[in-house]
Amino acid sequence: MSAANHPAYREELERCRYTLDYVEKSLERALEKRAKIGNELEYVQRHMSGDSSADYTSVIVNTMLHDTLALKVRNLYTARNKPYFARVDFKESGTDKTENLYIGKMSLARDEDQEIIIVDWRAPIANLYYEGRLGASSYICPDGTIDGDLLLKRQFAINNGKLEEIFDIDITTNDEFLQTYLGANAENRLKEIVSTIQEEQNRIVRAPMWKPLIVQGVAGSGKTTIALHRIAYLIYTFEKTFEPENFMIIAPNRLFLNYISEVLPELGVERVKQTTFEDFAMELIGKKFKLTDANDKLNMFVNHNAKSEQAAYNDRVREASVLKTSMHFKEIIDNYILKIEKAFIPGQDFMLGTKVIYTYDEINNLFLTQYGMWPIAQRMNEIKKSLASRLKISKQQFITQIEAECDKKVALARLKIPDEAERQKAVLEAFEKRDRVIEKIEKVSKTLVKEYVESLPKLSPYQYYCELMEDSGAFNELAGSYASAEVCEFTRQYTLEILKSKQLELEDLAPIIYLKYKIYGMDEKVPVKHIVIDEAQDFSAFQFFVLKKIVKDSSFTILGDLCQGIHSYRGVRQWEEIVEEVFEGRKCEFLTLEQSYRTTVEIMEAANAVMGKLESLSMFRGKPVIRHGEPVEYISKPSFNDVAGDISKKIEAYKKLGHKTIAVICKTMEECRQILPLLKKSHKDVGLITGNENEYKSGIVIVPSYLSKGLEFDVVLLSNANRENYPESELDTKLLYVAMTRPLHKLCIYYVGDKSALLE
Ligand SMILES: Nc1ncnc2c1ncn2[C@@H]1O[C@H](COP(=O)(O)OP(=O)(O)OP(=O)(O)O)[C@@H](O)[C@H]1O
Repeated sequence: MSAANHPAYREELERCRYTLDYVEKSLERALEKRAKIGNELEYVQRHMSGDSSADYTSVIVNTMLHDTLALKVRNLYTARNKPYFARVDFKESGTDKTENLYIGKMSLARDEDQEIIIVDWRAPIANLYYEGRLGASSYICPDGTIDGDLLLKRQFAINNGKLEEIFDIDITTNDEFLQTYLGANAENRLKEIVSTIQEEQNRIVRAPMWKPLIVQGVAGSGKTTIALHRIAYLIYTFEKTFEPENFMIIAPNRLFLNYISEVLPELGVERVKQTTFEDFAMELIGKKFKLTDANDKLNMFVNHNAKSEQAAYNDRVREASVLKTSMHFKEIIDNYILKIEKAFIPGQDFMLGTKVIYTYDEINNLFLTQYGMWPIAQRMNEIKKSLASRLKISKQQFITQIEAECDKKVALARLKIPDEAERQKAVLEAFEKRDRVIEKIEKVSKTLVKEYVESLPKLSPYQYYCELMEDSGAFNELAGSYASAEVCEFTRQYTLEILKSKQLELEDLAPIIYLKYKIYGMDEKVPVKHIVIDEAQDFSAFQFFVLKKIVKDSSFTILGDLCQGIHSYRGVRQWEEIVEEVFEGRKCEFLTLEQSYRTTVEIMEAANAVMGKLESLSMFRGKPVIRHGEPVEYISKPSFNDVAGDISKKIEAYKKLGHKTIAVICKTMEECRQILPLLKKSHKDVGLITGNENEYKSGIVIVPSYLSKGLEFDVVLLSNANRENYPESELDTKLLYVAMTRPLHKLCIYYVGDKSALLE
């Protein structure tokens, strides 16, 4: 309700003014302090003497302070506009005092007495706002459970420091407040939602960090948004133990990363690593590769006009992808490594001159058995140490023996050679020979271990992968138990072709990372401790597995929607697979998000009807938040040109109605390129999303269905959902579902000829 009409308006207005006043004062102080530290920093940097460690420490400390203050200043600027969004009144059991807590995006305490003016939304007590019910309620804090009475739950809309609306919530619902947020038009980017996080979402945000968390959430249920809020929550909760750099989110592509890039800064969080699997994989492998476009493959699979020869080839490519992404491929690599290990140690003894220091059998035994549980590189290190230590002993024995022989010769000369000059010459010769031999031994033994190690095979995971694909006999033997001979040979040749063109495909990254893990073990340099994976339905079990193996002590939050698994030939089909194969049956938390917040009831129901056609996934139906809109429009046109013409007119009309983001979703890139010039005639500002751009620009865009995943728009105009374009296949159903769940307000579906049976 409008704030002025609320009975507590005066009281709340006073509180709002008081808080804003304090925010202003804190901002002034923080700005002053930041400027002072900035000046000091500049002074030290200008006068720093290269070898003064005191200067160096001062720069580090002041830089850290400066960064913290910069963040505080930014948060205070935000608080100036909207200092808090909710209030809860809580009376702890056994006390008389009722606490009035105002909850905002950051905490603020009075300097004089540390009295809390704003409670951070991530604080344990703030959970009362998200999950508490009026009456007896409790929250959990580090000291245990705190019971009490929740007397009031109130929400505020404060904009530009002006108290505009106040809503009191009696039970748990906060529909009115939520509705005002959901009714708004789409922004350019994803946004923070701290004031309206729902109970089912809150459970995900606050779930324990160390237990693997898997979230199945319907389209528009807030998976991406919640993933980012969870990171913000974990950073706050584990502030003393972890740095923001210890958290990482993996998203499907750079465009998507750009689309979500504002949420964490809006939540006052910085320095979290935001990357794609491809980029992170190359970082792990330590080499930049050119990758084939995974969407070309998808285009190939959805091309229903392919001639029979091409269709058969497409099937083979699909089978190769299935094999390469499965956990069977991990076993293939395991067995390949065993093969490498067996031939790893060269078949000669380790010798100093003619003396055997270590026999081949001994070294091989060390390598395969005694150190067998370690990665190859570590075993080599241990072997190096063993060789060096025995070499040292042997060398010493050798030298002692030579010295003894020399002493013997000298003693004999002294005893047996009467002529002094001759005797001296013999003694000298004996000494000289001794020194020469010792010098030679010293010299040879200095490089002996190094030379031995250099004679071992070089440890490049990429090279090993190439060798595996080059070796037809070995590959087919290793893969033969998991696929037919034809699939094995096709997979090998197909992969080899890609490798020869100096490229890799996404499916090659997990095996190469796994090879690296087997050779070098965990990557100690990666600082990441918690990995959040969004759009995880398109990840293969093998991809999850390698991340878990190579990133030391990592924990996971995995979010996805099986209904949107458009890369399911390589991705997850059942979340249970991940629990069993990746986390090896370890207890995982599995949570679902069933409510969809993005779209209207009408659009969600139409999309659900499409998904209902896939029996295996029909249980994951999105329940829309009650927000009604216009019915979905199905528009038949005689030709594609007529579709484009009508879309042009509609774009104009929707722009006039104030819609900011309008997407024309085509099934493929080919269709996008077909419609682009037709729309350009009347809309110069229309842009094409190709997936190669680093920056997400919305407005009016044409986008292929598979790239629209994760994004949202006010209006979606689906260009041609006819029978040929969307036959009743699993992949087409998912693509259509993805496209239909992108709009916030309005969906028009065009078709030329017969409407797809999926829409009947
Ligand atoms: N609790 C909430 N309050 C307000 N808006 C919300 C809430 N939860 C989600 N939304 C909004 O719903 C929309 C969908 O969110 P998001 O993109 O995170 O969902 P998703 O599950 O990742 O979707 P998809 O799987 O379809 O890509 C966004 O506009 C987001 O701001």
